[in-house]
Amino acid sequence: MADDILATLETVIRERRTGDPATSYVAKLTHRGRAKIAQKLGEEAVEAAIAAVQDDRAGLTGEAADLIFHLLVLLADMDLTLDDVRAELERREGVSGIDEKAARAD
Ligand SMILES: N=c1c2ncn([C@@H]3O[C@H](COP(=O)(O)OP(=O)(O)OP(=O)(O)O)[C@@H](O)[C@H]3O)c2ncn1[C@@H]1O[C@H](COP(=O)(O)O)[C@@H](O)[C@H]1O
Repeated sequence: MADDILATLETVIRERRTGDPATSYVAKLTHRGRAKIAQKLGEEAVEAAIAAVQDDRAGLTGEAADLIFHLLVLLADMDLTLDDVRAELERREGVSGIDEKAARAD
């Protein structure tokens, strides 16, 4: 179920990117440029963090949706897809974050 809405949203975002900024938020944000999309993503991340610190479960749910939506808009702007992200997560599967950090050169 969750996977379906993400795939659907990704398709809709790709379709709307070149739409009318007067009627589409995706088109409007895309038109404002990558730096603006990235700024929005950062703002939504901070709002999600604040909701969590405030123990606001409903708030975090809404902010998480905003965060994921804006991440998808940014990925589309970079011509990246959820499949690219899935591939990276699959590459990491089973590798402990503790072990990965210890193996880093820096
Ligand atoms: N999931 C979302 C979604 N989540 C959040 N938002 C919008 O993200 C915006 C964030 O609000 P803000 O006040 O932070 O942004 P802002 O008004 O640009 O503020 P400034 O940065 O200009 O100050 C709001 O307008 C929300 O409605 C979304 N807009 C669209 N979608 C999905 O994207 C689809 C396509 O949307 P359109 O491109 O608008 O047709 C929709 O059918 C939805 O499924």
